[in-house]
Amino acid sequence: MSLLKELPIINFSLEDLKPGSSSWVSTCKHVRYALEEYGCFIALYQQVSPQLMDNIFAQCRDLFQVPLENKVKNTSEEPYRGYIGPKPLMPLYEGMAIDNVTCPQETQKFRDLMWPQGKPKFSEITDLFAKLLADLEHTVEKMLFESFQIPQEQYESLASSNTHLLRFLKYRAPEDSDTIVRFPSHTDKNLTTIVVQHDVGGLEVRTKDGDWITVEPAPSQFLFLAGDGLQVWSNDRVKACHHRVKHCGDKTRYSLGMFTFNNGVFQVPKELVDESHPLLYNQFDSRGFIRFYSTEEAKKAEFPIKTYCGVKN
Ligand SMILES: O=C(O)CCC(=O)C(=O)O
Ligand SMILES: [Fe+2]
Repeated sequence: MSLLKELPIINFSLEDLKPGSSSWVSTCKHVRYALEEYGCFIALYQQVSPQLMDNIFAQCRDLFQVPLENKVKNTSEEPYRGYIGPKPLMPLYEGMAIDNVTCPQETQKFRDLMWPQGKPKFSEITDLFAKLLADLEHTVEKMLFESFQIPQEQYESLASSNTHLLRFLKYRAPEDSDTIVRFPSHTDKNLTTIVVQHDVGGLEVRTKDGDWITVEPAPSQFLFLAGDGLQVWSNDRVKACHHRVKHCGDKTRYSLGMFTFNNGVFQVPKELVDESHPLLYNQFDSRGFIRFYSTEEAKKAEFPIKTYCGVKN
């Protein structure tokens, strides 16, 4: 029987949430517990105001109205970082992404591609939203390092090769049935992700016992989840969270994903290896893994990260 039917909610809006304060120390423990037990948690984060949420989702709706010939200009040399249109496995899905979104030049470049005639407020709203979510991600990761007693310099070193990608997502309503899965179960291939829902829910996460928990959209709540990269970094202490999008009724659903990508090569910290946690992964090239993931070998593998860089016994 599962005891894990509700996701932990962790408050990141406390005024004294600064390194060294008592609320910082206790939040570090909650972050570690939640990630070890669930691979995810709900972050309560009032720094993103309801007004900002309405604004970013209004921009998101407008974005999907642009002609397809503009959408396809959203390209990238890296897999999964540009426009993705409906596919046989996800016929209702469409997504566009701004890579390196915390650089204002990138949001402006994206805006000019999508709206050559101009688009008031797009960059301003997106820059503010991206900055706030990147701050949340930094805080969570800093806390995770601290909770495992890993020196902060190591956090700074990992973070210096991280970038953030903001993906705008649209799921059309199905014509026939409302039970169709909009995004099948998967783990994210990057380090960590923050999923943002607004008025239409449908997001579900899988527990260790294989049960599914629905994540309802709620004001100031954001789902923080571990991707495959964090599983490798943590030597399997944190497992990448399986999630999917299901049951959103007969409405078009918009959501946002803030994906943290590591663009370097890292090793499991020595603090996370001991007799009861033998080293499970060799050095990990995060971009290499994402490229590997699109190969036939990876598609056949039960656990692509283990095939890619698992320590062979
Ligand atoms: O739309 C959502 O809520 C989730 C999207 C997702 O899981 C993804 O893009 O990897
Ligand atoms: Fe995902």
